[in-house]
Amino acid sequence: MKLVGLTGGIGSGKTTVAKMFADLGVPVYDSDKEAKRLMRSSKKVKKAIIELFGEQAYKNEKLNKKYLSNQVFNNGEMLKKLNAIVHPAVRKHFLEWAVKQKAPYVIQETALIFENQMQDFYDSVILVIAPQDTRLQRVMNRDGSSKEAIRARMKHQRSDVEKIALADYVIENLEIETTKQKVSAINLTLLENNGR
Ligand SMILES: CC(C)(COP(=O)(O)OP(=O)(O)OC[C@H]1O[C@@H](n2cnc3c(N)ncnc32)[C@H](O)[C@@H]1O)[C@@H](O)C(=O)NCCC(=O)NCCS
Ligand SMILES: Nc1ncnc2c1ncn2[C@@H]1O[C@H](COP(=O)(O)OP(=O)(O)OP(=O)(O)O)[C@@H](O)[C@H]1O
Repeated sequence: MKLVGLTGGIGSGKTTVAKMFADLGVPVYDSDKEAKRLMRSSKKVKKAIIELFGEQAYKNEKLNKKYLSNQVFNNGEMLKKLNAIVHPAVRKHFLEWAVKQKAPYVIQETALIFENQMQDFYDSVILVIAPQDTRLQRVMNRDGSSKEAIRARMKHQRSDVEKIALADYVIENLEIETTKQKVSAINLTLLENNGR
């Protein structure tokens, strides 16, 4: 089973691109979603989060996303600590999931690959990029976040220039149709080259 990472900064269009691969039959693992599920359902993860952030980290049994976002995206040390709880649990679950898939390769969609120096964990890494202003606008339109809140997250992500140098494939996600064509071409190459 070959492992392909799909990454990109906030609002670049990772989920949009991931869906295009899924439509072509590629199994896709959504790390943001699975991380939140584990933060709610894994006793070990939940206990560590409560020890670090207090009971307010959960509200009516649900993850208190607003509270946690305020705690971590303006405090690099706390973000590091949260990452150190969540990322190993997600990686373990991803590998358990990956071995069960019946496909030549699987995709892990995740915002943080180069930031965590995890690129060698994958057979190849696809990077989705778009100009910073476009990304800001997309996220503001999508969920009404403020510019400041989005910028606070961007500060914890590496720049596109740095990531382009490390990626195997780069998709500039501007026109949806062009992005779809790039996804089809990359899928064919990955199938022909055994995930590389
Ligand atoms: C703080 C939390 C609860 C906020 O949840 P929320 O629904 O608002 O955001 P969500 O998780 O869907 O992430 C949306 C985007 O924010 C950015 N982002 C999320 N986590 C991080 C992080 N640790 N570092 C930098 N950017 C991040 C990414 O661009 C991501 O795609 C959540 O982001 C979280 O628990 N993050 C830490 C764990 C993590 O890294 N999860 C994501 C990948 S495993
Ligand atoms: N090429 C595009 N043209 C116009 N809108 C787009 C394009 N690609 C994505 N979008 C829209 O921009 C928003 C952000 O895209 P998406 O959710 O796929 O990004 P993401 O990288 O997964 O974001 P996040 O880091 O917040 O998880 C969505 O509302 C999506 O529909």
